[in-house]
Amino acid sequence: MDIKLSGITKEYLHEEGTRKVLDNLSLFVPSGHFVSIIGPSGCGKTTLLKLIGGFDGHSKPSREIFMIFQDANQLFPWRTLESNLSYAIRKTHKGISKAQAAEKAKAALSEVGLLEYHHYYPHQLSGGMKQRGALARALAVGCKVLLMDEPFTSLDRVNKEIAYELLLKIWREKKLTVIFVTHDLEEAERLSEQILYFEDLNGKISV
Ligand SMILES: Nc1ncnc2c1ncn2[C@@H]1O[C@H](COP(=O)(O)OP(=O)(O)OP(=O)(O)O)[C@@H](O)[C@H]1O
Repeated sequence: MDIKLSGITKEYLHEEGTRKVLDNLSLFVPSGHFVSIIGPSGCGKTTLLKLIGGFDGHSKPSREIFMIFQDANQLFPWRTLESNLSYAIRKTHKGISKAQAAEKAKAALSEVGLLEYHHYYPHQLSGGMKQRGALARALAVGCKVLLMDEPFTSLDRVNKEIAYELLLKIWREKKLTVIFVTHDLEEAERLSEQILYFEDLNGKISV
């Protein structure tokens, strides 16, 4: 699924007036590409991802676009991993039986190496496991575009490397479109096919 934005402007209202965060921003990411967006803190990267994902209150979120946040606290705390995924699957696949949803949930957990933890609640998971749980949830509902907002910042080096390998494997296998926001140039170089600098997007067509 291509992502195309053209001439987007977004302002926030503050006490001291409005602040233009996205200023005639254009972006084109072809289907199946892995692109990183780099930019200084506060420049508007999260605002951009939320807008693409439909989390800004202006457009409707699509089940094909999934956003993974830095803390990955995106699972219901009162449900186990498997129940979180089954619930998401049943919401997006009307008419699917409980047993079929459970099967699909297990398959997605297996893809991210969490099958043996299917009965864990979110608070029993490490940061890296939560990230993988969020990824499994995206896969379970058939997501086509992953929007990742500094997802690995809080992981240590070893867990980062595990997360990189897994993300790249899933990106290739599922032919996902990935837009990955980071502060870390090394990380962007390690993962993506193309690096975009946020300041270059405001006012120009990229990719
Ligand atoms: N809901 C909001 N209301 C008002 N201002 C906001 C809102 N969300 C973000 N902003 C402002 O918009 C600017 C961009 O914020 P955003 O979170 O998109 O930046 P960012 O590039 O993702 O930063 P970081 O790298 O630190 O996460 C900031 O100045 C922030 O204060």
